[in-house]
Amino acid sequence: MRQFLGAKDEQKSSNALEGVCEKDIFVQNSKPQVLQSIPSFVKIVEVGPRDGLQNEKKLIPTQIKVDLIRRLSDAGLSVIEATSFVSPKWVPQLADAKDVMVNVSAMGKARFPVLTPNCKGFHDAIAAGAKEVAIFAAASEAFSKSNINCSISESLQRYREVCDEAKLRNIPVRGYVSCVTGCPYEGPIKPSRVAYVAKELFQMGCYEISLGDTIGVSTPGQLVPMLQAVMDVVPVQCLAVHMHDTYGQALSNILIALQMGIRVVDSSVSGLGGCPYAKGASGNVATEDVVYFLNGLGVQSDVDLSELLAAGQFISQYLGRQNGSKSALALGKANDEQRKL
Ligand SMILES: CC(C)(COP(=O)([O-])OP(=O)([O-])OC[C@H]1O[C@@H](n2cnc3c(N)ncnc32)[C@H](O)[C@@H]1OP(=O)([O-])[O-])[C@@H](O)C(=O)NCCC(=O)NCCSC(=O)C[C@@](C)(O)CC(=O)[O-]
Repeated sequence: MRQFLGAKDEQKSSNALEGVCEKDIFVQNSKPQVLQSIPSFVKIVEVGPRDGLQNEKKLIPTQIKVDLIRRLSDAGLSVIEATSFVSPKWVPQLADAKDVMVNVSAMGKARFPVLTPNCKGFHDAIAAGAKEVAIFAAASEAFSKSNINCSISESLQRYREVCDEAKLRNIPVRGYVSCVTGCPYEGPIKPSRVAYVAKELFQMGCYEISLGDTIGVSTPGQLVPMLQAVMDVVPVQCLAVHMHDTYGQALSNILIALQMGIRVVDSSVSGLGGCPYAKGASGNVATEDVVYFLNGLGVQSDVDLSELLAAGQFISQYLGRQNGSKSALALGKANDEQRKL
């Protein structure tokens, strides 16, 4: 069982999980054929401080956000979406974007991309020290209108302008496509619409396109045709998946995405999250669960699960709610039981 904790965590872990028969453990050296296409390394993009907190009604002090980002960076996460430079009228929780950015931009080794919906957001972000930004379009017209108050085509025009500004300054731009299989207003979304938006974002200069199951309705049955359509127009090495876990499907979707060649997974510490403009959206897949899952597959992520668990406990305790990661709950319980022995 220890290999589920990952190499770095192995020494730190208690013996709480011992007793599991060694022969039950998947041995990396004899990788079964069905797992052959799984990569040896997956990059996790931690979106907790942005996507995870943006929907919180009670304003969270900037210092808590900065502390959370520091803990996530200390846990080894190399990309941490720190905040959004969006209208504070639309997302009041992230009105302190400038202060967060000023505090984290020189922190550790991680990269701290921020969301920018237009050139105003882009310029504010750069002035505050952001070195990387993300733009966010949708495959659904109704969601685009609800989230950023414009049509898909208007949003693409805005984002072209952001990309042009970014190119002048050598700022990398990541692109999101939301509602890749389902929309809270329009229902199922055709793969061709996702492919169209993903290709546009890629052609305007995004180095990576993150495909968002914004309301967490996808199963592999919907995910596979969508990924196939997108992979026809954007190289697979430039794709990421961003799974919400409303129906408990996120890890199955991630497994399929990895088997199809995707190497980048977005997740949120403690499973925090949800878009304020996507009715019914629940939290993202929990980073703790993704790391446990990758460790079990023998896939490196360079994330220290013990430190990540501590970061998850920190923010869950602050918010006064149970950690949304099943692995965090199970490992915490196992450790408590071990301590009692
Ligand atoms: C795009 C807008 C601004 C259009 O909003 P609008 O009201 O159409 O904008 P506007 O251009 O008419 O300006 C209205 C006011 O906003 C200000 N404004 C304008 N731009 C900015 C800016 N960048 N930063 C700060 N202020 C700004 C502007 O200065 C003006 O201020 P006023 O004169 O009224 O005082 C608005 O709709 C918005 O901010 N939307 C963001 C919504 C959001 O952040 N949603 C969550 C993120 S997306 C998501 O979660 C999905 C994702 C990415 O995680 C993937 C997935 O799960 O699918």
